[in-house]
Amino acid sequence: MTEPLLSVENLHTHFETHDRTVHAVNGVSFDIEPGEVVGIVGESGSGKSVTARSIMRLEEPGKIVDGSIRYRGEALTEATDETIRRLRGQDMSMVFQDPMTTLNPVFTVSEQIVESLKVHDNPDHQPLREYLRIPFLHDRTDWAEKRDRVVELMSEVGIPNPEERLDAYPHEFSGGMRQRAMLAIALASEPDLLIADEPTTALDVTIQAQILQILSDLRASRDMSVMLITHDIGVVSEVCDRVIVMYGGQVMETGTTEQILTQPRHPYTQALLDCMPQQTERKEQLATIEGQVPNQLGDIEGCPFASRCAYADAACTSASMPVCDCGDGQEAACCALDRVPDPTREAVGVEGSR
Ligand SMILES: Nc1ncnc2c1ncn2[C@@H]1O[C@H](COP(=O)(O)OP(=O)(O)OP(=O)(O)O)[C@@H](O)[C@H]1O
Ligand code: NI
Repeated sequence: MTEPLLSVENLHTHFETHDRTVHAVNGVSFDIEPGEVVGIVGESGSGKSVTARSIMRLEEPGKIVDGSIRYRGEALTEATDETIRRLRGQDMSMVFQDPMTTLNPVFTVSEQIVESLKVHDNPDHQPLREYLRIPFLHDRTDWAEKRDRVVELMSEVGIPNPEERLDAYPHEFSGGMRQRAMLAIALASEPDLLIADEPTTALDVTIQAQILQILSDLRASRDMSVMLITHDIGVVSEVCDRVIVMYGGQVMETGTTEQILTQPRHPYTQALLDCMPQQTERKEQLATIEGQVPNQLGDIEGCPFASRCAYADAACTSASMPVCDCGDGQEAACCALDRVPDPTREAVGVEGSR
């Protein structure tokens, strides 16, 4: 077997507030293989973004208190600032839900792409803390040489007539175009891993579909791995090979996209799927899972979903959850699987009864 591109093991990331500790990520483990598109799904607050930020080593003000993150075998948890700079400049890129938090309004989009190209060529060009605000110099020295690359990147992400937009500022771009611009900036560093945190959530459905299409085209043309964070399990079905379902800072279930969508084993995954818009009649109110997301203060005893789970009993709130092998690589962290309906077995039952 080849080495995974990214390997996260037993990751714990905490936030200290004035009087308490928030266990935002609470023992998360998963791998991403080269060229694989992995979806991370879960409700708001389940720890998806903090996991992603921890991988990029942007967890501050949070702290990674336990576990390891390895990129091509290199430990990121102990990495020096210099190593992290190099990785961000040349190996991993991240795009966020709101491009305006990353795009700098006082520089043209093309200047910001050029900055990213420069950081790629020389990672030390960029101070660590500047990662989220890419350009910091108004410097056109390399412009002529980089111009063609910029135009190429802009067209790769579907920005029409890039030559005519070289002088455009972020505010002159529509929401969808800004998200494409963000992607172009992220791709300028030629990452092997692109982390996209809700990249389409703020966009309307048509634009969302276009961006997802671009992501899947890129993955094929660049042979890049993508970690796609979304609370929308429908988005996952469009582009992901594999899905990681998170809840309460923990991984509830992992499997191929098909396994997760057609034979979910964890009660939480089943509940999430029941809330998918496609499953409800039009105009009917969207179903939501009953109960509240746990507050993640202090160590959670047992399964974080137990208080909302229809199958939970006393064991679920006391022991730590076993990770059960459901076959063909699918895994669910649940101690009540024998009580939870198995969609596969039911399907067989239906066939057999005919
Ligand atoms: N800066 C912070 N200070 C304190 N707590 C934080 C901070 N950032 C995140 N958290 C907490 O960490 C937990 C996980 O948050 P995270 O942003 O990872 O969730 P998420 O799954 O990405 O949700 P969403 O879908 O809303 O983006 C939440 O309980 C959140 O309140
Ligand atoms: Ni998030």
